[in-house]
Amino acid sequence: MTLPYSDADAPPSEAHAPHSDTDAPPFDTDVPAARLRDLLGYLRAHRSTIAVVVALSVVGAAFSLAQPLAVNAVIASVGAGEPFGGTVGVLVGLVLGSGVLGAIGLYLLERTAEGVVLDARRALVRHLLRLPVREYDARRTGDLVSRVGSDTTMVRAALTGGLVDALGGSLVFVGALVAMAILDPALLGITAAVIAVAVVGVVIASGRIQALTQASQEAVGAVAAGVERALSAIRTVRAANATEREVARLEADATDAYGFGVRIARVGAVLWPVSGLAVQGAFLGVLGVGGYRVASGTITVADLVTFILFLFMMLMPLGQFFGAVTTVRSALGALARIQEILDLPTEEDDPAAAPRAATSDTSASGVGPGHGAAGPGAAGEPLDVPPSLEPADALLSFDDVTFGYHPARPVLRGVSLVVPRGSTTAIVGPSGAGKSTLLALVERFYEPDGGAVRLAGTDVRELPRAVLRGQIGYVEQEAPVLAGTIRENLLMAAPAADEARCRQVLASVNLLERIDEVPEGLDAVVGDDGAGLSGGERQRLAIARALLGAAPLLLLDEPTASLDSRNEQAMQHAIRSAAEGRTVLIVAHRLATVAHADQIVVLDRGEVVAAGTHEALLGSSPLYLELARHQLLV
Ligand SMILES: Nc1ncnc2c1ncn2[C@@H]1O[C@H](COP(=O)(O)OP(=O)(O)OP(=O)(O)O)[C@@H](O)[C@H]1O
Repeated sequence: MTLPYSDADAPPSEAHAPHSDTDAPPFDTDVPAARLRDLLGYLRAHRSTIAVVVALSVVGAAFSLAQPLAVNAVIASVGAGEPFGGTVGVLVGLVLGSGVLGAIGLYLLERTAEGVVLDARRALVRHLLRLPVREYDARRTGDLVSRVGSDTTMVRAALTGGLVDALGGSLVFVGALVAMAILDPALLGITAAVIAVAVVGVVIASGRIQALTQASQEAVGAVAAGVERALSAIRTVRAANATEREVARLEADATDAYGFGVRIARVGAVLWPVSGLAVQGAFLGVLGVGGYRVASGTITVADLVTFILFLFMMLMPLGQFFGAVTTVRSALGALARIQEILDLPTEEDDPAAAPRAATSDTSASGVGPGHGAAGPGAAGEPLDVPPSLEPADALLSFDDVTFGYHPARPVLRGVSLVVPRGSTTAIVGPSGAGKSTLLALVERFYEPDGGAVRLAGTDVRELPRAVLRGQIGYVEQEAPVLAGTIRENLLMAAPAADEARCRQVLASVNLLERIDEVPEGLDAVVGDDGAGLSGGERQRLAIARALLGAAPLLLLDEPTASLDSRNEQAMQHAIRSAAEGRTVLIVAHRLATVAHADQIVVLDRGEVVAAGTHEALLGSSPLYLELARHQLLV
């Protein structure tokens, strides 16, 4: 599937710059306004169906336009005392024909609208899951979710709400206009003057509707984000007796959305009589002046009736146009929020994070550009990297790495350490020292501000992310379990693993017995955030998942944080057996877990302050000794 718009025709920076004062939302949203051509981009993929719909409405329009002429002929025949049955038959055919064509057109239109929603959702979902990790840090999940749900449906309304109808209807409009001009130009003048005033009013007001809709959708996003926030921590909310306060916050957000909705309704309410008055005004004007002209013998009764029929025929597409202007403006308001996400660079095309050329500092190690471009490396495949200047046994190394989530606040300052191949290296240190951040840099969730992280001597920025991540098993601190079955959770990193292998890793983390207790076994369903599993079970499942991936490098972030002592021992055993033939970098608070590690690195406020074995550090590092004392290890 191609994206519904291409950068070539709408560069993000200029495509979404607010282009006029009326379009720039006067509300607290900094999302640039979307333009009609952004919306048309979504229609491009469906242009053949839309062409059919327009063609159907052209034929339908011809059928409609012919109806007053047939009526005129019937009246004339009746007046002249001639037979009129045939003409009535034609009239019935025209009415039925336009009905059938309308039904087919409506179905095709609705289908296309659903297709547009599907395209927008696909593009959004693909994009949302590929954003750089920093974007998720900065945005609220519920708001992102509401863009996939609510905003895409608003875009749908642009099509069904009259845009295509108005396109087809414009032919009826023009046809009726021509017929009216031929019948009586003076009467047409009255009609045109009244309608022109209404059109100007509607177009002006619709700009406000677009801005209000965008603000309203922002408010809906805030409600979704608030609900997500409260539900994801519902136990804490309940335990803190904070339910009422959370409800009040959400109600306030919902009231904001209501406020914008009411303001949209107010603008809409003003618009409605404007178009109604235009219709009535035009009708009364034509009736009055037309009646006078019939009385004075300037036109015939048949011509006046025909003119009025054409007038109504012209008013219908005009109503569609009024409707289309407002729904399209609303859709553009919602589209801006979709485009905002689609315009963000993904992790792959983020220029700051793109693989570097051979001119980078690693070129000294003889690493050529694109050497890892052989395609995504399956988990466990030996890493195809050329020889380097690293110590021969270094699988992973940090070379003078500096990094901060915010430029002003460095979290890591000149960290250098080497993780020898086949070893277990532990990182310990006070809370907030930057331990988890080190692991995040290995996974390339973030890029270092200075220095380099190297895998087998190659700067990780030179490896395609899929290749890099194929070499790593990662258990993050919170050990998330995805909603689904135990099996689905296990197979995430190794989709091809068989039942026997799954059971083997589950046994190695002491989880097999627990899973065999339920009749569904591996196919037992766990809820969002692993509801149905204890904290320790979740962590063991996450470790089993990483082990199943059989990657040569394991990154474990506090894997024993939620384990009781019996399971902790089982886990340590599991990790040690998993570590055989692998390299492990493990972050730990509990020193007992890692006292056996080949190397322990002590991190304090983003700096490596000591490294060595447990025994050596007890003698050489006051901070380590203090940590060990606190944990009653000495
Ligand atoms: N996504 C983030 N955005 C901004 N700041 C962050 C982010 N993650 C961590 N930090 C900050 O970076 C610093 C280091 O965090 P990190 O999680 O690496 O520490 P840690 O040593 O693993 O701590 P702990 O032992 O408590 O897990 C902390 O001050 C933290 O507030």
